Amino acid sequence: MTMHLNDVTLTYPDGDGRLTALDHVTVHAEPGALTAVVGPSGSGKSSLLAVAATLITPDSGQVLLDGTDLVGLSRAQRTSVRRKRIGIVFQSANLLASLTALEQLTVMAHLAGGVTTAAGERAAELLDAVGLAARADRRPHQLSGGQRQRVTIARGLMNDPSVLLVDEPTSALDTERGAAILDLLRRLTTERDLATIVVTHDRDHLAHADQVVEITDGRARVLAAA
Ligand SMILES: Nc1ncnc2c1ncn2[C@@H]1O[C@H](COP(=O)(O)OP(=O)(O)OP(=O)(O)O)[C@@H](O)[C@H]1O
Repeated sequence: MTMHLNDVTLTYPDGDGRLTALDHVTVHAEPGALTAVVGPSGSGKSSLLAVAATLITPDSGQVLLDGTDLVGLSRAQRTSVRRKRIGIVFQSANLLASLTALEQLTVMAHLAGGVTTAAGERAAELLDAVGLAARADRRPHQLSGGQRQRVTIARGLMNDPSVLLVDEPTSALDTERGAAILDLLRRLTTERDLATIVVTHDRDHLAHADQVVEITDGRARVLAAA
């Protein structure tokens, strides 16, 4: 599925006025393509991901998922689309200290009343896909930073999304491990035909991207496209 942000403007309350976080931003994310979003601190990168995730409603513009504008949907409809179609790997999405890697993925099924065989199998398959099959029983403190990040990526894929949104996946990692995470996102994007958007401040990782979008003061510019 394609995710098209069309002419999106987002403002936040700021004292007596409004602060423009996104200023007529247009970004097209295609299936099987990795879009990297770069830009200085405070430029609007996280705001863009939050709008794409339907967590924030923009002041104007469209968020089109295969042509359907998510902005016009009710809150319940947006939640449903998010659960079914959008995988979210955000910085704040920390792992739960007491759960194993496998349980981090099946926890939603736990909360919903029990882990089905299908959820358990899917979790195991995803841990394998991110290279952690042998560590499914480990808790977060028994994993490295890179391995923890892999668990959060696998968790973001549990609902078999069409769109994968990832915020700063390498911020806690050294260059080599950061590059390995981008390699993984690149591979998953291709194999699972995901429309992936990754926010990164690390320009070393841009070689993995099909498209690079630079945001400055809320304005977006496409730097390169495959
Ligand atoms: N909830 C909010 N209320 C008011 N202003 C906000 C809010 N969230 C973000 N902003 C402002 O909107 C602008 C864009 O913020 P955003 O978090 O999108 O930037 P960013 O590029 O992700 O920054 P960083 O790289 O530091 O995470 C900033 O000026 C920020 O201060």
